[in-house]
Amino acid sequence: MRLNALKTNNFRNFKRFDLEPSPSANLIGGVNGSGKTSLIEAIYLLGFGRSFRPGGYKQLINHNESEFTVFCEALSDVGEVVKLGVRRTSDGETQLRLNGDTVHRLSEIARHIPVQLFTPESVELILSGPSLRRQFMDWGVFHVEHSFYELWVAYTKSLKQRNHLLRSKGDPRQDSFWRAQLARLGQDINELRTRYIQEIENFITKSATFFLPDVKLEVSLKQGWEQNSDLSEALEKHTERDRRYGHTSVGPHKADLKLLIDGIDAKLVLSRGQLKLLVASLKLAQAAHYNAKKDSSCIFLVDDITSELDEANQKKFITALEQLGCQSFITAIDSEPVARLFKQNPRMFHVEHGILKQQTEN
Ligand SMILES: Nc1ncnc2c1ncn2[C@@H]1O[C@H](COP(=O)(O)OP(=O)(O)OP(=O)(O)O)[C@@H](O)[C@H]1O
Repeated sequence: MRLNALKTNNFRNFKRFDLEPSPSANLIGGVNGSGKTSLIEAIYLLGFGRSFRPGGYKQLINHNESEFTVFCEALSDVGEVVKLGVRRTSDGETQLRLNGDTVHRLSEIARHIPVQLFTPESVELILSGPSLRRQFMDWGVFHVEHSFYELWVAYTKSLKQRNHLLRSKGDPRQDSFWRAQLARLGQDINELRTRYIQEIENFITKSATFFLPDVKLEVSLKQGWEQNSDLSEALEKHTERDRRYGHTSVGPHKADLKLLIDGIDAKLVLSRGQLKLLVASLKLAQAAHYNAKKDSSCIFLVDDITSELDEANQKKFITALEQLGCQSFITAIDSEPVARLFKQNPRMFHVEHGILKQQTEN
């Protein structure tokens, strides 16, 4: 998937911009606070339905305005054109458009725009708790297994219902109904995740070896309840405790992706720089698996590449992106030295006080 056109109105510090990106690499330069991150944030919004920065969607609306729009035209790898639009107002109204029709779920938009993001904060994927690693894993499952989203929505609804019942000390017969729902849906979610991790494992080890040749990484799924046991048994076993604490303590909502080096958690072994390289390799591996599985490519957003990687690793990262054939949007304060790392000249843009200009191609 590649973006042919990206337009925004009143998004962050941009009054409007109208970008005609290259189908391969796009480099966005500009000083601090000019709007580089905001530009890739608009693309991320289409792929995830939300921002990767804190503060809800209202922060995305230009301070002097009451709504923003983001529109893109994308071309799939088989030549199909998809037109997508998101409009959000300060009154809480959301409008989503897909090929001229109104749609109601962000997932209907997101499904078309597979986006990978690498920013200075991406290292949190390894350092913070399991929820970011679940999100990482589920991005892949969502994009390759179409049944995943419905399962996840149904599971989350049942989980809410059961937790409400546990907190209100409701009827135990109702509890066994919700446990059965959770067991059925949770087991299916776990199967999809297990298959995904088995498939992506080789991609991850290959990619990690490229960036960290001395490191032997092991990847595995911690399912969220005792390994080798049935979820319905685990839910039953923990019912007393769940009643006491008023929430469900086992299930796929507690899963984690384990990243071990010689049996030890990667975050305890690697330096900060090496952790960044590990994150880069995880994201590239996910993109490589997506490419292989879908016969299509995802879009890479990279914020502040020079602050994240040294020059040798910037070169490696860019080479990997070029080999994958991903369309990329890469920001850097000084973009000229980064441009020289590409085999094929990237399209160059410059942002100044929320005004975007394409630089002439040579
Ligand atoms: N809703 C908004 N309306 C207007 N301006 C905003 C809004 N939200 C953020 N800004 C401003 O937009 C500017 C651009 O921010 P952005 O993070 O995109 O810059 P950047 O070029 O990535 O900077 P850096 O290199 O420092 O990361 C900042 O000055 C920020 O204060």
